[in-house]
Amino acid sequence: MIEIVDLVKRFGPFTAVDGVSFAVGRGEVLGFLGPNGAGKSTTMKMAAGFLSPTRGRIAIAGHDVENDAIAAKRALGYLPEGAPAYGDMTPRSFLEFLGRVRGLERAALAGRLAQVVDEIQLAAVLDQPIETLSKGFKRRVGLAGAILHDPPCLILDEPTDGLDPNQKHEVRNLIRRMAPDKAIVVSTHILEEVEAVCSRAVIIDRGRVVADGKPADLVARSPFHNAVRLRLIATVADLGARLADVAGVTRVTTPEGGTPGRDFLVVPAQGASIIEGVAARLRQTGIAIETMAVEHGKLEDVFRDLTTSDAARTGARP
Ligand SMILES: Nc1ncnc2c1ncn2[C@@H]1O[C@H](COP(=O)(O)OP(=O)(O)OP(=O)(O)O)[C@@H](O)[C@H]1O
Repeated sequence: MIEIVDLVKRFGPFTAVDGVSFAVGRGEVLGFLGPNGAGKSTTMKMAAGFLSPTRGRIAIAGHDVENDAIAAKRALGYLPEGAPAYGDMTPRSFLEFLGRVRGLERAALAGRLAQVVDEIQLAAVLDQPIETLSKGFKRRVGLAGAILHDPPCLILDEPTDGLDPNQKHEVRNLIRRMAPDKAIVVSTHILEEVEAVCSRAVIIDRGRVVADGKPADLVARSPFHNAVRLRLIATVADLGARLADVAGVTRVTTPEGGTPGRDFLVVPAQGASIIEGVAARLRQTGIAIETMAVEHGKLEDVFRDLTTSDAARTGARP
């Protein structure tokens, strides 16, 4: 439903998007991730037809964004960064305006407006000028505008930015509810959000795709996937040496915030399952365990491994 093929965007000598390709089908929620300046918003602007690509092709519900722009825009709901709106309008007049521009009939528009206002909980501010709304409500007005015409494809640039935890939860639920019938791309910096709502994640860095997979498969690439977290009853000074030759163990460290000698993180090679070997060795050597658990790893570890830090990125790209 959303197809992006070899997309490139250059601003003068600077390449912001450098050969990005991915496709999103109905029922998929794709988390689009990357550090600041990686090229996420630029990619989304091109997909929404707001910016012309230097090279590449984008199709929305089968319609080419460049050559069949109106049909492509009809099939797309787009929430841009910051969700610009006309500040002196109220959410009601702004959404009615968008509905008319979208060509919704009066009765259909009234029906959709009521539905969206209820889904996004806008009733309390419906007749208040947008410029007087809190950041979270402004964002929600933008989101309401993106879904008003019930498009099959959605591109949402940081939809939960500026929302409080309750509102974030509501918007994630809304995305989950809409997901079965739509193809959705969501850019976010909140990695837990990806695990909570996305069926797939694409990570870009310096304009290039560096990972594309299910969140659980990406998490499995964490160096801490299948690591064993231990808390011992009494201090053991040389646990590292005692576990060094257990199959699959590469190193033994003190986890962040742990007590040296009592809290340990036993790290495996390439996600190997080491829990049984570690447990057996502890039993053999008579070391008493208070707690023991297998770590899954975090998307954050994988993200940091695959993407470039700000410092490394300051040099200009060709
Ligand atoms: N109109 C423009 N002219 C020149 N450079 C631009 C323009 N728009 C974006 N860029 C540059 O392209 C790069 C990618 O920007 P983009 O906004 O797509 O990143 P992003 O991944 O969305 O970042 P963030 O997470 O901070 O929103 C940045 O270095 C940005 O400065």
